[in-house]
Amino acid sequence: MLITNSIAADLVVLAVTLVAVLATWHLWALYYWQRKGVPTPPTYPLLGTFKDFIVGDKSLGQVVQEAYLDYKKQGKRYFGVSFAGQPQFVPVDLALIKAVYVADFPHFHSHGTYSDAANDPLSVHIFNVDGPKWRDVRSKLSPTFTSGKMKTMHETLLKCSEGLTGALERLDDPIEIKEIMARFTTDVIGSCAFGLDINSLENPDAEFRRFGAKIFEKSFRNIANFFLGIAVPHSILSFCGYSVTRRDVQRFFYGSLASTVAYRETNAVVRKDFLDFLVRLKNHEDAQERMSMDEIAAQCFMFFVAGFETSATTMNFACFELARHQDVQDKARTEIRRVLEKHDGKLTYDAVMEMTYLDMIIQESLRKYPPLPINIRKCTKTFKVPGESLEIKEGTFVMIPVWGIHYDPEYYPDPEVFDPERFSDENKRSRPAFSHLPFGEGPRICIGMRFGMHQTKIGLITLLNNYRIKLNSKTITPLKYDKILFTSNIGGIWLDLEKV
Ligand code: HEM
Repeated sequence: MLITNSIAADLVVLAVTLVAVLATWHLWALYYWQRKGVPTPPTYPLLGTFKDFIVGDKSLGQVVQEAYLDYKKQGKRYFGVSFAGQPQFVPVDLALIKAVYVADFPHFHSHGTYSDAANDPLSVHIFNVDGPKWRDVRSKLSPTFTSGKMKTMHETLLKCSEGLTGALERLDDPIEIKEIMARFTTDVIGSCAFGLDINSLENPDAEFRRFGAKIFEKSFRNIANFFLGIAVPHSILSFCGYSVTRRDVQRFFYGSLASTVAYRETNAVVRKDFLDFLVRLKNHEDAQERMSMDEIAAQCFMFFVAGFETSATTMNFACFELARHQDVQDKARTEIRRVLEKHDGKLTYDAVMEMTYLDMIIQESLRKYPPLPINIRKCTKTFKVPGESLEIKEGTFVMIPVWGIHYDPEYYPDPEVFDPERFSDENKRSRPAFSHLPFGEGPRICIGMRFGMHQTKIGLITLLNNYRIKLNSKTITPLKYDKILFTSNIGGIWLDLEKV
């Protein structure tokens, strides 16, 4: 009895000590910036500086925007936040943003995200790797995304747009546009990266669409993934066998890819898509250039994850603005028809490239609604902030306040107003560099930017050339943003389509 009591007492002491250590560590990290004299928004235990995002009703983008505009007004070059239990440095001054993205890239080349080859091979992709490994993968993959490669994949995109046309004809008003466009981009990327005809536009229950939706659903698991990746040392996550990708998602995507690769290799199938290029890398005669099956599976998975939701989000908000601005919509349709006529009614790659007003509409939508409201980097080598005594220590996260910069009236007067003219050549030239960051910047800029823009354009052309879109009253306005990490609006955008 005496021994049992003594074990229980030891356990209580251990538990109290553990809680005390964790609490001390948490408070130390929480007030990190205050100790360094860096301006910091109101900070709360456990919630950090993101109370309104975590327990309030603001989106991540809105919270970052408010803090950014506040410190900008005060003439600050930067501020500090506490996010996911970690101190994060937030540059306001575009010169500092340039330093992080480009000039001092060797200090900030890491996304700081977690991957684990043993437990989760699909996580070891270009976005999650750093240093020489990242450089190697990036240089191997870059040729896949040239405009030449884009041109060869154009036909595949057009084929998927036929599916979109069919779906738009079949569906009754009102339609929830993001779901339709997510099915379109799932079909496009499923075809280009996995070599499969998914046809989720015809079959909304297609497994690819179901698993794709799981990756972005608002689940405890997905939110935990993001926070744990930042808050917990990666060695501990790896020791615990933690995998970012759910097992069923891993099995599904890896299995689909492995069977397509085997089929292509056995039957010497050549298709003009990403996968073709990756299969060549798998079988490259030069061992330095070669990629393993695990490596190519991880890249294809990343192309899918990074490519379908971001472009669907872009089309979702572009449609919202086009439905509210019929004059802009008319102008876009006039351009689409004029260019198509010039190209004998054919939507060629060059025809898409000629639609410059459409490009401006998309750039302005990406300004107002960047799919990623922040961009995260991790400092890998201590960095002295130019002109200040402050040092950003190795291991510190840096948060680029994309949503804040995009609503800065210094760069975008009346930032709430949707105005594609902001992206005319002349207006673009008049703005400083690094003031439009939907795709990030520098050597780690989105590798699929061209592809994302192209599929977004094809989706919008298919819609606008055939229909006038109008906002249905089912849409909650003013928009209410979801409290998730990516930009999304509650209740969706509902459109009525009128054949033109
Ligand atoms: C409108 C569509 C898209 C948006 C807004 C977008 C946005 C972004 C952003 C903000 C980053 C981080 C950049 C940085 O850290 O500086 C990124 C990275 C990346 N994106 Fe995209 N993206 C889009 C479409 C695509 C598509 C279609 C693909 C592939 C088919 C893709 C593949 C990637 C990859 C692989 C990376 C990681 C690059 C690296 O770490 O080197 N993205 N994207």
